[in-house]
Amino acid sequence: MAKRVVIALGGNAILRPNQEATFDNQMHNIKMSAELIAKIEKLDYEIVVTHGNGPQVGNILRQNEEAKAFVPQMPLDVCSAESQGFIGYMMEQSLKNALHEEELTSSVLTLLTQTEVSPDDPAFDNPTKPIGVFYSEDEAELLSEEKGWVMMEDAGRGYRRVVPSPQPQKIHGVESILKLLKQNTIVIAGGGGGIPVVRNKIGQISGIEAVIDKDRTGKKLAEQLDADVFMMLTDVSNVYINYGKPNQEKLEEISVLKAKQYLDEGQFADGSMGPKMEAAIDFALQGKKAIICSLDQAAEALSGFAGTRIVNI
Ligand SMILES: Nc1ncnc2c1ncn2[C@@H]1O[C@H](COP(=O)(O)OP(=O)(O)O)[C@@H](O)[C@H]1O
Ligand SMILES: NC(=O)OP(=O)(O)O
Repeated sequence: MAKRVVIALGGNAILRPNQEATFDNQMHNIKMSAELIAKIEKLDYEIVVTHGNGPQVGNILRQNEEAKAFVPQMPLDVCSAESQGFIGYMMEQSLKNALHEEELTSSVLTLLTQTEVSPDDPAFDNPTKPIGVFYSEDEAELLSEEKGWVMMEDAGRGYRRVVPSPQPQKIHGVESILKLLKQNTIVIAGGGGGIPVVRNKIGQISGIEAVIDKDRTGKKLAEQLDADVFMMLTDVSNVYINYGKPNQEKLEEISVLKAKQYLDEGQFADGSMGPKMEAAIDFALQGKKAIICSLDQAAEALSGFAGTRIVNI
């Protein structure tokens, strides 16, 4: 029986640092990512792909705000849906072309996905999710004064606007995804962490303004789909201890216990590798395999020859 993998694509798969978010740049990167995912399809896995949307949803929100004198402004959950739609469109098209090139017969389908969060999540009072483009410290101060944006320094790369990022509690559409997987379809779902929604006391759902972390959603999706493997594809080949120091050490296959020990020691930076390792540990604790590796080594890592693999041994 084919194994099932949920793949969370890191920012680089869509837009590289310092690149402008033009259609051409994003399409070019997505095409290259699709070719690498097609390699995984050759390994006979059922594949679900999720992806980030930080730069894109920030830009859509900004477009809305700048044009509000002419066109009604949409809330952040609608911007999230828009980003999921356009990235999904580019990814589905690119994947279809890559599969065709490889003479593979699988279909590809994008599901506009809603993710339930709690309205009481403390994240609503503490925005931490960076979106949109980078600014200098001076620009950030000005934007914060003029527009009331909450700005934060993002991993030494500059300042970005931040919005609330609640924990995903339940991802919608999982039964349909399972059916599609059984019909030889690669499913793109939960893009941008999914459109954030809350459920009220009488069971009705409605959108809420936030951006959910795609690695957290990826892990939740992998759990709900009972996937064998959860993979986070990023811009480093491996997770390291003492990262960036002369004594940095590459992690290959490690136990959950060891990973937890390193996490507690603060080896993995908040806002980048930290949340990825937390998601990996949570998933591996259920007796499954979590992998963190670079996009170009994804197929090798799945076969056990590359990346950092976290297992419950
Ligand atoms: N211990 C570590 N090992 C490897 N990378 C780390 C570590 N701590 C922080 N990082 C950083 O994490 C980054 C990946 O996280 P992030 O930028 O959030 O990924 P993505 O956008 O691909 O989801 C790497 O580029 C690296 O600079
Ligand atoms: N939604 C999300 O996690 O996007 P990024 O990965 O682009 O930050």
